[in-house]
Amino acid sequence: MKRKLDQNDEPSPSTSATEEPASKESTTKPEQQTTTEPSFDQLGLDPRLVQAVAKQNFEKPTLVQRKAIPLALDGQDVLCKAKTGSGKTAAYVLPALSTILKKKATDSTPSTAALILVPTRELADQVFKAVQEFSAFCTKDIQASKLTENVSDAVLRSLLANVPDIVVATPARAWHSVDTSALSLEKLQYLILDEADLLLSYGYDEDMENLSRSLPKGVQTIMMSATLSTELDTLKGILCRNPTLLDLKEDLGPEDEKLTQYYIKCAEDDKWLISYLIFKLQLIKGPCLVFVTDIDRAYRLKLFFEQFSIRSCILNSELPVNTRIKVVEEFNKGIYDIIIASDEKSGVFADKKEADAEEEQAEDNSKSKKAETADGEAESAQPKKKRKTSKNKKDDEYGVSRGIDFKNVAAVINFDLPTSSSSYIHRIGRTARAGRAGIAISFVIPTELYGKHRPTSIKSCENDEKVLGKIIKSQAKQGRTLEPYNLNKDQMEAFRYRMNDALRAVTKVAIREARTKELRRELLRSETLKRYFEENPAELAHLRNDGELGRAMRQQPHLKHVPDYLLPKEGKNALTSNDVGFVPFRKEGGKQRHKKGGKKGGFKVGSRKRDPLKTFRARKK
Ligand SMILES: Nc1ncnc2c1ncn2[C@@H]1O[C@H](COP(=O)(O)OP(=O)(O)OP(=O)(O)O)[C@@H](O)[C@H]1O
Repeated sequence: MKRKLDQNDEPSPSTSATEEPASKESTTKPEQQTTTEPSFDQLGLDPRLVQAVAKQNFEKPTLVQRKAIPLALDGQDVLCKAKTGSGKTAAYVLPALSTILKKKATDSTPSTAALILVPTRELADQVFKAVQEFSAFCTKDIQASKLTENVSDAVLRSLLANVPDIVVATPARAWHSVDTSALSLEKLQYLILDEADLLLSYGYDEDMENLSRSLPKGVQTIMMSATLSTELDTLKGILCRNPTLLDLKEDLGPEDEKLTQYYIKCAEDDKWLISYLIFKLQLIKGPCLVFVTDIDRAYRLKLFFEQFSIRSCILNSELPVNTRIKVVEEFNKGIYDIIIASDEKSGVFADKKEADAEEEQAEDNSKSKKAETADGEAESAQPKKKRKTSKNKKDDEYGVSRGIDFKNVAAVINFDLPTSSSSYIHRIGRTARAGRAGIAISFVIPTELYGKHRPTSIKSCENDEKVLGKIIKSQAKQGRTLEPYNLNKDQMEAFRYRMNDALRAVTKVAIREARTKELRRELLRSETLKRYFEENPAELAHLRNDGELGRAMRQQPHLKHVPDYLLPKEGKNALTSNDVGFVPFRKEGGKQRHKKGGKKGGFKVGSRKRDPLKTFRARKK
C-alpha cells in the first residue's frame, strides 16, 4: 500500500516513491518547526560536515534536506523535486561528502567517488563553492575539482592528476575528461544531476549517453530539480535508474507566502515607460533582476536606463564565464542593484510546442508510477526514446534563471515574459529564496496590442496572454496567485515624452556599439589573451582605440532628472480607487517616509502592509 510520509516521518529504505508532506514547517517558516524534526546532527552526517553547516549559520535542515539526506545516506537513488531556493544543493552535497568521508576512514586509495553534473558553468562554479564550504573542516580528506573551462588536454590532465574525490562539471566537460582519460569513473559511487530536467534540453544528450556507458555498476544516482519534465524520464532511461521520487510540495497558506506576484498588462512601449518609472522613482529599492528575451534587448534596456542615470549591469551568454561569475558575485555583494539578464534559455522549453502540456503529462506520469512503485511493483525501465539532439547545442553553457543563488533579490521583473510556465518558475525562483521575501512583476502584452508598437515589439511576446494563463494555472497548483498591478495611466502620461526621447536615442547602431564595447573590454581583460597581446602590441592598440563610449548614442542630460512638476501633488486616493498593488507617486500629504532613526525609507518586500509599491518616495534630483 502506498504510504504517505508526514513531516515527522524519517524516510526509510522502504519509503514509497511518493512524498506529499504538505508541510507548513518548511524553510520559509523555520520558527514553526516542531521539536521532533531532526536537526543536522541527527541526520547521520559526518560531524565535520555538521560543523561546516553550523558555520554557514544553517540552523535547521530545510524540508528537502530533511527528506533527501537520509535517503541518500541510505544508498537509495533519489529523484527529488523541490521548490527553487529550498536548499537542494546541501541536500545532495552533504550526503555525498559524508559517504566519501566514511569510505576514506577505511580506504584511502585516491579515487573519484562523486560526479556532480550541472547544466551551466555558473552553476558549476556555485556548486563547487558549496562543496568547498561544506568540506571546510575536512579539507585533508576531501579534494574537489571543477571542470568548466575549455582548457587544453594537458591542463585538464594536470587538473585531475591528484584524483579528486568529487568533480563538479557540465556533462560536456565531464565526458571530454573521461574520453581523454583525464578522469576515471571506475570507482564512482555517486552520480548527482542538478537541474536534472535541464541537462538534456541544453543539448547534453550525447554526453549523458556516453557518460552513462562509462559508469561502473551500482552507482547511486541523485537527481534534483524544481520542475519535472519528460526529459527526466529520458534521463532515467539513459541511466537505467529507478529512483525513489521525492515530490516535495510545501503547502503554505497565504500568510506564509513570501513571494508576491504581480502582472502588468500594457502596450509594448508602456513597458519601457513603467520600467523607467519603477526604477527612476524608486518604486522598487534593493537588488533587482530584470529578465529580457535576448542580448540586444538587454543592451537596449541598459542604454535606455543609462539616459535616466539608472545604472545596471548585463548578464548574457556572450560574456566570458569568469565575467558572468564575477557579475553574480558583485551583485551578491551589493555592488550592482540591477542586473539585466537575457534569459536566452527560456526558449528551451518553448521550442517544443507542447512544452507545458508535456510538463503536466510528466507530472501525471510520475504520479501513476508512484502508485505502481508504492504497490511494490518494480517500475519498468523506460523504453529508450529516440533522442533528438537539442537545437540548443550551439548555445554556450550559460544559464541565469536556473539554480543561480542570487542573494537577497528584492524583485524579479519579467520585462519580457518567458514563453513557458517552467521558465517562469525558475526566473521568479531567484527571489524569495531561503525563507526571504520577494516580489515578481511580469509584463504581459495583450494579444490585441502585440505588434502595435514596432520599435519595441518582440516576437517572444506574441503569446503573452496564453502564457500568462498557463503561469496562473501552474502557480495555482502551488497555492499561489498573481495579482494585477494597477497603475494610474494618466499619471504615467506626464513621463511619456521623456521615455520616447530616450527610446529614440537607443538606435541599433548604439546597441551594436555597446555590445562590441563590452566584448572588447572583456578581451582586453582576458588573461588568456595577455601573452598574445604582448606579442602583437599593434592589435592591442587597435582594440583599445577602436571606438569611444556612447559615440553612437545621442546624449540627453536633461533626462537624468525628474522635474518636480511631473510628480503629481495629490495623494494616492485621488489617483485611484483600486488599492491593490497600486503605485502612489507621492506619499499622502506629500511627506516623505523615513525609517526609524531618521534614515531614508526603503521597503520591505513580501509584506502587504509594507508593500514596496505602496511606500514610494520619489527621488528628486
Ligand atoms: N538549512 C538551511 N538554512 C538556511 N539557509 C539555507 C539552508 N539550506 C540552504 N540555505 C541557503 O538557501 C539558499 C538557496 O539554496 P540552494 O541554492 O541550494 O537552493 P536550490 O533549492 O538549489 O534552488 P534552485 O532550485 O534555484 O537551484 C542558499 O543561499 C543557501 O545558502
